[in-house]
Amino acid sequence: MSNETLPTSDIQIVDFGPFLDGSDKRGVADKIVSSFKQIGFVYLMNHGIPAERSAEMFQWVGNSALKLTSRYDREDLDLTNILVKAILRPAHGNKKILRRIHHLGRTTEVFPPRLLIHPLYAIAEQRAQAPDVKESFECGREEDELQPNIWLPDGTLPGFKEACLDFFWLCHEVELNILRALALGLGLAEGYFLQYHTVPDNQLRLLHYPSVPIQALEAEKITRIGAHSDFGSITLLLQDDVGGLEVEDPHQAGSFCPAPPVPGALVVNAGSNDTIRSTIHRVRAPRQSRSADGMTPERYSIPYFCCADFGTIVDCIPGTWDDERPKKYEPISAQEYIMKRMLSTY
Ligand SMILES: O=C(O)CCC(=O)C(=O)O
Ligand SMILES: [Fe+2]
Repeated sequence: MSNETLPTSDIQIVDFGPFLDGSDKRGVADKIVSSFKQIGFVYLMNHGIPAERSAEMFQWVGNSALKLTSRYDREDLDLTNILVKAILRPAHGNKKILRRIHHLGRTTEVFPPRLLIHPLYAIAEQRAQAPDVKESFECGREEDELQPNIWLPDGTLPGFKEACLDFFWLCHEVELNILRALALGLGLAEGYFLQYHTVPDNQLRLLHYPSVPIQALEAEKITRIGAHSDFGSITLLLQDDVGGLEVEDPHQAGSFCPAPPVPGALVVNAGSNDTIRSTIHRVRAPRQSRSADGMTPERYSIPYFCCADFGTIVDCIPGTWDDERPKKYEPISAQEYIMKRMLSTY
């Protein structure tokens, strides 16, 4: 089905400025929580990431040294072919297995190659049927010993590591402000979530979706990123202007609405106990995608996954459950939860 026939989503566009300058904290917080309750996503304007900093990161993501390929033609989409290419050109060094387990460093996910690496990484059948055609470079905070960063060899892309780490910490600042707003909007003390986010066990992902035949995307032979929900407390996402992100319609499971690029906006999603929805989303062919050669343009996005401190026991947020709407999920440590989700997804 062409995306043009899909309704657009109800994701609200909220100006975060009045929260940051203190002129209308409560009003902004209420709007964010209302969009989260409705659809689990919100577009934030004036979020605190200067446009030139995002542009700089998009320049890095587009750097050819980070790419396996710019496009896959029809013939290339023979999965064995892709698989072989991915294995023949592992990103760098010999840390491939580590990289996949930790999901850090560069990963190329044109077909789940982890199937060959470790049976634990077998992914759900429906995802294998329409494999993701994407590749990503990921990093966390440099001091993280549990999941050490894996950088490109010295001399490759000078400045890249510093740019990633600077951006990582900038996003962390933005995260803390959004968590403050979220707490306020839920009727909690502004600092409520901060006590559980003292060490950013977060992940910055630079995502590249190579150009692929539109028809293969529409026929669901491949996808860009299959339907999933994120693992952490919130995700911040910068997307380029290509489009293709879709979120599940809260009123109709299995049906998706486009979340088109809004210039300057940061897309934020969250999740707890379904009151604040942890909405399933995916990336497909962009809206109104027509091109002379039948190929989608390449697409880039930069998600930043925010997690509670690994030692935190993740429980449903006060205010999202009561006697009539009991907790749907049992408390679990953040680390155990993330690892469980990674094992079942990656
Ligand atoms: O590329 C996008 O727009 C979404 C990426 C995403 O959902 C993810 O990496 O979890
Ligand atoms: Fe996601």
